[in-house]
Amino acid sequence: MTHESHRVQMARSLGRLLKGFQSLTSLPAMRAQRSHPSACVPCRTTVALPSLFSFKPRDFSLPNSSWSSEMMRLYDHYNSQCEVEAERGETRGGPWQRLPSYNRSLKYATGGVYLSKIIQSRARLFTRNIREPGAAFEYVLFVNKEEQRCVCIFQAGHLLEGPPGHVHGGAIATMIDNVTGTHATVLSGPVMTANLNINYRSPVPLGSTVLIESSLDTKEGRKTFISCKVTSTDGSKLHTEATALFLSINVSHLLRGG
Ligand SMILES: CCCCCCCCCC(=O)SCCNC(=O)CCNC(=O)[C@H](O)C(C)(C)COP(=O)(O)OP(=O)(O)OC[C@H]1O[C@@H](n2cnc3c(N)ncnc32)[C@H](O)[C@@H]1OP(=O)(O)O
Repeated sequence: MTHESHRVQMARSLGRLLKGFQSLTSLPAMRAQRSHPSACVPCRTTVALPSLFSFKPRDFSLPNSSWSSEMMRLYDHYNSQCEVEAERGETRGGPWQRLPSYNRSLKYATGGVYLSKIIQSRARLFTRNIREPGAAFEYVLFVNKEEQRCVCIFQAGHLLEGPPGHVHGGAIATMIDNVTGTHATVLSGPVMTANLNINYRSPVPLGSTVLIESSLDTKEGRKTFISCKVTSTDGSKLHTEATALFLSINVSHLLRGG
């Protein structure tokens, strides 16, 4: 295979992946479970993935033993609104939908024209690359298509320490980029972060569970503007505020090296 045709093939694969991700919210098979799922992956969460995986990937957005009771309470709160009762005891989609989360996007990572096959095969999503449950980023995202907003329940593990006993500002920024970037992808398809402004208002205690809420401000051509805030779970304390600009991209942009 020539260098150019390899690049085109990878661009197509990534395009399919992002399209699949964007359409998750309209696929009934991706509905979250009503009751507590166990730590194992329910089969139906994998069916909407593009057929790029040769194995059954772990869905990291499902509960595991490290999740605090507050994390579980909020998970149940949003998960219970993913399906609602319809007529004759049947169910239909509710206002919220859980987004599954995997630790790699493609069998071979993109951007990879500069990378060796070894690095490509070992590439992992930054926020999902620590194996020990609860050690770093534990989170689950729910999207509300009608209200064009997203909520992320985030439990910050001990490896994310910055100031003593509190979460590193870079870890908070990572999660804000992650949540707003995922939200922008759902809204607009393939995007990249062009601008991220963050105001840190009060420190986030290490080990605590917080809410990261993202809402669409406006869309103008290729630009998707999003606002975000990080608060305590009861909403009484504002930890962080942010605004972000995402630009829609042609996926071949990534393969050209940006
Ligand atoms: C499914 C998986 C979900 C995973 C979620 C994780 C999300 C993580 C997201 C990321 O972290 S992405 C990684 C961090 N971002 C980057 O590395 C992006 C690096 N920058 C670029 O690649 C390019 O600068 C970019 C694609 C963002 C824009 O380049 P373009 O050549 O496409 O756009 P161009 O420079 O022509 O600008 C287009 C418009 O946007 C405006 N613009 C561009 N950059 C801007 C900026 N930084 N601030 C404000 N406006 C900006 C620009 O002025 C112009 O406005 P007008 O059309 O009105 O004239």
